[in-house]
Amino acid sequence: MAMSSENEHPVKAFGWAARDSSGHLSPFKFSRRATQEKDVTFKVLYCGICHSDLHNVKNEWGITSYPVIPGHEIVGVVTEVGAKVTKFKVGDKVGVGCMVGSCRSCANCKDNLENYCPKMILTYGTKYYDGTITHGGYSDIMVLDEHFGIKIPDNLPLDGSALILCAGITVYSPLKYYGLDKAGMHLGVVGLGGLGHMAVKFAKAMGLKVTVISTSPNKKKEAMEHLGADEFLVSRNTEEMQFAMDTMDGIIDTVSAVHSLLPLIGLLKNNGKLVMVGAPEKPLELPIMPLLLGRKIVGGSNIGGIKETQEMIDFAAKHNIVADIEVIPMDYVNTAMERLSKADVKYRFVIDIANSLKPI
Ligand SMILES: NC(=O)c1ccc[n+]([C@@H]2O[C@H](COP(=O)([O-])OP(=O)(O)OC[C@H]3O[C@@H](n4cnc5c(N)ncnc54)[C@H](O)[C@@H]3O)[C@@H](O)[C@H]2O)c1
Ligand SMILES: [Zn+2]
Ligand SMILES: [Zn+2]
Repeated sequence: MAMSSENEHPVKAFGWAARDSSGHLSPFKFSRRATQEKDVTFKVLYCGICHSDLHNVKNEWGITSYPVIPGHEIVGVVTEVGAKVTKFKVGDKVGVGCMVGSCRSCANCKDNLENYCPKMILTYGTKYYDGTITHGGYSDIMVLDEHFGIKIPDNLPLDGSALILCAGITVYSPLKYYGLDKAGMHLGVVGLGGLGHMAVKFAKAMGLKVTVISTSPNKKKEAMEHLGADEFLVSRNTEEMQFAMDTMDGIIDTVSAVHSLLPLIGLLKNNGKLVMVGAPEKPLELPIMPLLLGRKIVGGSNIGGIKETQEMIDFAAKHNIVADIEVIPMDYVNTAMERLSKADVKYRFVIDIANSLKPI
């Protein structure tokens, strides 16, 4: 029999995959490697639906190879550990974000920045050390090098902590790195989706003043009363935007589509920082003059390293940061993707894998 994802490894596995750029997901049989000495094998309990999954299944970044089983906001329970595993034991909860491997020897890796390793291996759609393609968390079981496992603190709900492993670290890491984590600073958050709502929660826990900048006026009440934002700007309301010019120390931009940066740069004080974490499929236009005149910078950030991800989830546990989610069964995933593309979710879909993924 020819090698295929169904028989390349000894352990039978089952998930949902997209086969082409329609992005439609359907049941898919494949296989996982046997537990190696530094591996933990775990049963997937919950998996969040990140907008990156949507970009991926529709090949919006032009890098997808099909079939693809998405999912990189994963929480599970360990069922088997390799002989040399020290971080986890059978029965422990384990989390996985966007990475399952890296070279472990370059300057980035040595600096706990596996997320910037040129050989980083993504949780799905990337060639693993053994030459096979990685498959994500919309599946029943996973096998993971323990280094890339995150310990889930006991007081965090399992369904509500899955997305913290991507959406949480993606906003926490730049707040720290760009020095936007000092109490009293004023932070703007653009795009109130999965990443954006986590940014509001982390920044509030750090003691910042937070203003949400959104295209949807109907998100205002909830953002202020429920998420704890201090102010809300409707980006299309030029009067409101004008009034808020030169007031922010930093902005975290989580928008998933092409949008204008000029009004955002205008909101920054001199020396302010606009940090891009959203990943639109096309380049944005960058107006230079307002950067020069205010010594402002535009930067980027990509998830976070394993050490920082653990620190972030421990911070979330300490400050009782819990995501707002809509838990769905596996067979709702295509509808969920459709709704996500219309920003119709508060604020993250999380698939209840263990209770709803039925093998065919
Ligand atoms: N840098 C990283 O490490 C990293 C990690 C995870 C996700 N991402 C990317 O971040 C982006 C956001 O991810 P998410 O899961 O929070 O998505 P999401 O869909 O939950 O949220 C995106 C938000 O952007 C808003 N938005 C969409 N188009 C807009 C427009 N034209 N103008 C203004 N607002 C608009 C939506 O209303 C929504 O609130 C995606 O592009 C995703 O791929 C990056
Ligand atoms: Zn993600
Ligand atoms: Zn490396």
